Amino acid sequence: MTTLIKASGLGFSRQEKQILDNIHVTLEKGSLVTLIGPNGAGKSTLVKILLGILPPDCGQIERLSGLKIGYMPQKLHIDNTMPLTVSRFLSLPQKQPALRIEQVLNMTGVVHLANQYVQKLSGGEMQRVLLSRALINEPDLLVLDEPVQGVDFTGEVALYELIQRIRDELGCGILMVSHDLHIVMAKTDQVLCLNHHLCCSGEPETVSQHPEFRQLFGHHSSIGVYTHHHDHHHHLSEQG
Ligand SMILES: Nc1ncnc2c1ncn2[C@@H]1O[C@H](COP(=O)(O)OP(=O)(O)OP(=O)(O)O)[C@@H](O)[C@H]1O
Repeated sequence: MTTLIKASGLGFSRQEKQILDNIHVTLEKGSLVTLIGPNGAGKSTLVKILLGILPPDCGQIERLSGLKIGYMPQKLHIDNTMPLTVSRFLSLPQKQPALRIEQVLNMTGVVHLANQYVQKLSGGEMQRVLLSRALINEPDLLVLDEPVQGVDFTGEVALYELIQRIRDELGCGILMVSHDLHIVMAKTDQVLCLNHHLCCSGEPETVSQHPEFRQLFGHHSSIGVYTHHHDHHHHLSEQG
């Protein structure tokens, strides 16, 4: 196993509020780690610290020398007044060879959108384009902050499957922030459950049994194997 990032004892506070307290995280090559936790738990803050965008108040971070990180942010503001094709978007801020652009768009299944304007993309298409952008420099570590935002349920499952496939094919490490507990538990190697401190971490099965996890996500405590239930009936007459 190659360790990509090893962080220990991370702390971060603002306005007398302890946002992160004594956090230990190790990210390995080839491993898919998902960070879960309630709103305001400090997930994005921790991601920014691991990325090196934000310095922690205390603690140590060791990164593999020459580590390349691909980051898919939670939100990206794109100016609506400037028409921008997907290909051009992937060449920002750094010009990329057309072949590389085609490769990443193929990998994420949206090569047919290369000449489409980013402003015209659906939520699901945009997330795949953002994922393509995070992949463009062949990262050793992919950091995805809520990658399935604005994607419908079927699209979510497909996107999580794609993320797993990318990990398998590229052998990179993946750190992902997600709120979709059912899917996360089925499709991740390791879960970090954060609520300012690390409540619990480990394999999904173990985390789902942990008392702190159950306290935070009690209504999801049967997580483990995903099963889909219809809670309503379709009436053919309503559709036609
Ligand atoms: N620079 C800052 N100054 C003051 N408060 C901050 C700062 N950065 C983050 N916070 C606060 O820290 C808490 C954690 O924020 P963060 O965005 O990391 O949470 P999160 O777990 O990613 O939340 P969500 O699930 O809602 O996206 C929030 O209450 C936020 O308001």
